[in-house]
Amino acid sequence: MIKYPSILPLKIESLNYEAGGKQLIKNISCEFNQGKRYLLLGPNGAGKTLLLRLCHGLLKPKSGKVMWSLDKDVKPKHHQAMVTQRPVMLRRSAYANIDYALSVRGVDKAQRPDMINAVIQRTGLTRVAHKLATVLSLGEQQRLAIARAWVLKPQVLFMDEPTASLDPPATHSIEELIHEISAEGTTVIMTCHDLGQAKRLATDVLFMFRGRIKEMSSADAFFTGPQNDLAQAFLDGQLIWWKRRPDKDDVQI
Ligand SMILES: Nc1ncnc2c1ncn2[C@@H]1O[C@H](COP(=O)(O)OP(=O)(O)OP(=O)(O)O)[C@@H](O)[C@H]1O
Repeated sequence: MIKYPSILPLKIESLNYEAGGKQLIKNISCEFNQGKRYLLLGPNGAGKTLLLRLCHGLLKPKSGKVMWSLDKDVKPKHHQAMVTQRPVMLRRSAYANIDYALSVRGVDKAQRPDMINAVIQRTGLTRVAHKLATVLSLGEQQRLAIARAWVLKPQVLFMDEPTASLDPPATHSIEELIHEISAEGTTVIMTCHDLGQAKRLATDVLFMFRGRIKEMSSADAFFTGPQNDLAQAFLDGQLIWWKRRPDKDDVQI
């Protein structure tokens, strides 16, 4: 289980982000609490990935704050990890990829083998542990990316469409891993486009549209009847994508 002191709650306050002369994240405020599985939903281009990257500290906001626990002894960076849609693998074995993640985090060399073998076994990678990571199948690479993150025992795990381009069995195995990671107390904040998956995984949903959070609620409330019209249209499959029009950017759909 996750040991305290906790870096949560994560509080986002009036967050704005601009790139290419456009405001892409608009005045977002929200809070993430321990042990939950948050699903960020919304059409293509809504700003889900940007929000994850801002929370994880990979992007600097134009204004606003990303605030972790105020405990001075806690270093938020050391207690969070991110898994992306297409993970970058080092050209070395699966085992060595996990070892590298631990070495970067400063884990003692003598402690690493037990930690690596345990996570390899839990993620079902035993058979490919000594294969070159770059030749693994997409599903195996994604499990390795999760193993590489999980071995760090993160309090918060960000995941950006972790099952995009995986077949149903591979998707199922990743979902099982997410449930296991969450059962150990890790807070999961992830994006996905599959409403079935969101229903299976989410405790809470954030619905985004054009850089704003339009609705944040429990998964039960969201899937039984969202308050926001755009969220309802999204659930009905009527809000699949949107395109910016130069002078009519904020026209209601
Ligand atoms: N560096 C950048 N410069 C300009 N525009 C950007 C930049 N990064 C992202 N964007 C734009 O910001 C918007 C939000 O991008 P983001 O990747 O967060 O969307 P998303 O909700 O994750 O979409 P998808 O579901 O398609 O992955 C998009 O219109 C994207 O083109």
